[in-house]
Amino acid sequence: MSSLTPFNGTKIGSAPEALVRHIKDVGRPLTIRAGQMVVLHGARDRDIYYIERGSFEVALTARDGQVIIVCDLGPGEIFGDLAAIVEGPRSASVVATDVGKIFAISESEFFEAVAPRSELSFWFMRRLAHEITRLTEKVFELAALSARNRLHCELHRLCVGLPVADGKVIVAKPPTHETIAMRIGSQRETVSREMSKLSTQGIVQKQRQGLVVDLDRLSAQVAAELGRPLDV
Ligand SMILES: Nc1ncnc2c1ncn2[C@@H]1O[C@@H]2COP(=O)(O)O[C@H]2[C@H]1O
Repeated sequence: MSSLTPFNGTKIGSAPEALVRHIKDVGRPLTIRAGQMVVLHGARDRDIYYIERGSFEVALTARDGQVIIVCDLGPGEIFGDLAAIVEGPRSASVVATDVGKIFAISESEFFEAVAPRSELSFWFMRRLAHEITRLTEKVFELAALSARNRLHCELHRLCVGLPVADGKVIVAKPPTHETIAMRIGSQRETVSREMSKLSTQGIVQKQRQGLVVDLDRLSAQVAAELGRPLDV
């Protein structure tokens, strides 16, 4: 899952070694092309997937066609587990944003590995708890913050884990304004307008290396808007 914090030197979302070995032993390798939909919102299939390479978006599409990106997934993470847990339909679509390689495993093969091993069950639980916490923050932002302030929070998240020099961070491959809009439940035009304002204020600067963000100033702004520091 996205927005990860370290756990024993690894990310919470990254599947433990023992589980990865099992998935690779019994799973089916699949080559994925950019734009391929691996999981369809509402479908009744139940396979669970491990990402070896590539990047994926978990997304929902509104009736008017607006796409809401719930989170981004990358190598080491799994997806497609929720339908199996609740024995229901797929909770969202999962679409590749790049070429990739994944392994598919049946729900029974997955849970046969996880259920008897407490360290794997605990990892699974902890990962879900982390996601609930992340979504709680998102719900708060959607209900309590303007699109402008949500953009500031999202920009702040893009900077997490990147090296800071002189209070500044370089986001090498920043998402497009359209993608940011889909993540914060807004419109591309709004994101573009607010990015221009941030640029005028010197908080972001588009440079050859990427987007340079003045993290000190952005953090202070986000903390003022939220009334507390952003817990990413
Ligand atoms: N909020 C979320 N955070 C992370 N992953 C999610 C979220 N919602 C759905 N997914 C993933 O997207 C998958 C869609 O199919 P499933 O419901 O089987 O399982 C889901 C999860 O693996």
